Amino acid sequence: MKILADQNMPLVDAFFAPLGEIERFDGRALTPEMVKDADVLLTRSVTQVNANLLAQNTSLKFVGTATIGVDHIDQDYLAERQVPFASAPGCNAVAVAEYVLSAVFALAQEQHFSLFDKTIAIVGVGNIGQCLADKLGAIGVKTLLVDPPRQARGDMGDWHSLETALAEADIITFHVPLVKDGEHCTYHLLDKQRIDALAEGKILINASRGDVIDNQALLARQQAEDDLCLVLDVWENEPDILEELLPYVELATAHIAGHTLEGKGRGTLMLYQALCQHLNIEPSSDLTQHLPTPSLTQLTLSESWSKEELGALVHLIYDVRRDDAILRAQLHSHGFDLLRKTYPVRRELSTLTLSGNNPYLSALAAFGFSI
Ligand SMILES: NC(=O)C1=CN([C@@H]2O[C@H](COP(=O)(O)OP(=O)(O)OC[C@H]3O[C@@H](n4cnc5c(N)ncnc54)[C@H](O)[C@@H]3O)[C@@H](O)[C@H]2O)C=CC1
Ligand SMILES: O=C(O)C(=O)[C@H](O)COP(=O)(O)O
Repeated sequence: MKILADQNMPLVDAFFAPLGEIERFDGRALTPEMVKDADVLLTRSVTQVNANLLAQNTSLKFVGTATIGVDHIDQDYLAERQVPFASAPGCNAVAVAEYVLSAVFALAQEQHFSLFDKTIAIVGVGNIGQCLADKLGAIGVKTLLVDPPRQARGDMGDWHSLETALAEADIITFHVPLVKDGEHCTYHLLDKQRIDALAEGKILINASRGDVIDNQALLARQQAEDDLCLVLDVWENEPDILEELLPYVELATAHIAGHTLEGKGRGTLMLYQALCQHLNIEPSSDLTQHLPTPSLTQLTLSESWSKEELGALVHLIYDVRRDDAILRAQLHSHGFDLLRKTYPVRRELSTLTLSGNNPYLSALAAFGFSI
């Protein structure tokens, strides 16, 4: 069985080698010719999987993307050809939620505010948005939840409209899928009209897809007023991003919010499990045995440790300012895609075990640390 796998997927050999012969490819350079004799195709988000790419292939038995987003996959076409398809829902939800937390704690430190006095609107309350809402709930930060599709389905929740959230929240973070049409279209969900109507000082975070926010309108607003605080992990037209916007962005990163070792590894594992199920094989591996020991594993909190010090604790494990600095220093020499390919090791909060006689420990466990 020939397994074609994106070169940026970790642990492919560890999981898939027993199932067939593996060949790796550059996700942006895959051609119909290269795919023509593949049995299994494993991609990440940068490869458009559609009729054009698969035109010469008659042997395909499985397609997987080791990502949460599926906007690069023509699922109708795969269904038409009866090619089984799997994605990795939730694989990097914790990673993206921790990216947002790292960002808001960094801004709190630099702008001298307490996160505990702020309201955070979460737009899109699926795997990522819910994970973030749970973590913020665990530490007592107020959230406003926006998810019209869930609201329409009758899901229980204290739902708010996007307009209310944009007006009332101090921080607005986007976690919607990219949907280009229909009732719940998210393409330019934050369009020029909404951007221009935002009150000064709002903190906007986008770690979903670049097209969810009109980048040109954002640039125009910042060039005129420079009064929004922006955290952008995703950009329109990646990898050729709107570089004029960079100086107006407080924290800028190269679409790496989901790139913890755990998040990327889970994506590969989920595809392996899906393929095993399709082949009716018992999966034989788990993730932890393949991950290195983190550099920091244990910490004792004294009784006097207070939640105002939580930002420093989060930044011990992951400080998004590291990735902002890398983007600004190396975008021109390396390019957006190489920054993503050579992304330094990042671990999740759960790799740090906290102990000590501190009354806040159980909240920290719900927040994501191990206890
Ligand atoms: N920056 C990064 O590294 C990463 C980005 N992503 C992006 O984040 C997106 C969200 O991921 P998940 O939470 O796993 O997806 P999900 O599918 O679990 O949740 C998305 C939620 O958004 C809601 N939604 C859809 N349209 C909406 C609208 N118009 N307004 C408000 N809510 C709406 C849905 O009802 C759903 O609850 C992915 O589709 C992907 O594009 C995902 C992982 C990593
Ligand atoms: O899961 C998703 O959706 C993402 O956006 C990934 O975290 C990033 O995907 P890649 O571009 O690394 O495939």
